Amino acid sequence: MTAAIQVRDVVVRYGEVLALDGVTLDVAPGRVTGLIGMNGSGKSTLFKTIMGLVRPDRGRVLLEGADPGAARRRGVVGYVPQSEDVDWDFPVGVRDVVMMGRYGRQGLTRRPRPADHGAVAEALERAELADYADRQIGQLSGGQKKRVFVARAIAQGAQILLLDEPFAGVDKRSEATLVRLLRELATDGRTILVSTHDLQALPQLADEAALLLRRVLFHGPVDQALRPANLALTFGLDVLDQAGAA
Ligand SMILES: Nc1ncnc2c1ncn2[C@@H]1O[C@H](COP(=O)(O)OP(=O)(O)OP(=O)(O)O)[C@@H](O)[C@H]1O
Repeated sequence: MTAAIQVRDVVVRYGEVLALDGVTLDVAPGRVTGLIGMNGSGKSTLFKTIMGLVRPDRGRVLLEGADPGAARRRGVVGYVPQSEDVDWDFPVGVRDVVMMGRYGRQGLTRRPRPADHGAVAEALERAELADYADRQIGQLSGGQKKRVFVARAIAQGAQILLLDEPFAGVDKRSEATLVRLLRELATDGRTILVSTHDLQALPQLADEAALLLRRVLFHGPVDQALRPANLALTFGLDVLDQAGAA
């Protein structure tokens, strides 16, 4: 099957810092792929490069065969940011954020049409947020906040979803709801790439995993990704007890 996300030999430097050092990764549609790496391993930089927000110093990215910038403007890719990158006090409601997924289709007037309202209602329903549509975004639980951005991507019609640490600060029940939603979206044929520290959640969440430390150390089935030797390479030896993989 053709990869929906193709990353080829990508190098990204921030001044002296080498954030990505020759990343090559194919992410298939219809699956959930976990992106695993310790702090500073380059996960966010890889997402920004896939979104076309960071230009690689070397290599290239294709999203469904197109340049990332063009794919982003066409709404092909949806992004669920890390929580600290969002101003949760901003006076905007859940429905308004999900409607932002429709902006690309609304022209300059940004006047929602019936089809836009319909798509937003459907996305809210799908993400189990219909009861919270009028709530200010700061007045939600951690998991609900994540689902607002997933709903925005659904309303947008994004075929590719990138989620940066969606389980940080999310309770187990909310995590299970989010995992179920992501698995459904993958079953629909979407391409889901999720960065996470949560190794325990990985078998339920993902079909495959890519281990990142400035480059991809391993990419394959989750059970193989979780082998002690692979985790030791990715995180250092101390993680072996935590994963119960000794
Ligand atoms: N704008 C920037 N300017 C300079 N250095 C940066 C910038 N953004 C990231 N870096 C550095 O690049 C490296 C990779 O950072 P990145 O945020 O991609 O890692 P990460 O795996 O997402 O980390 P975390 O899990 O902590 O979010 C780190 O050493 C980081 O300090």
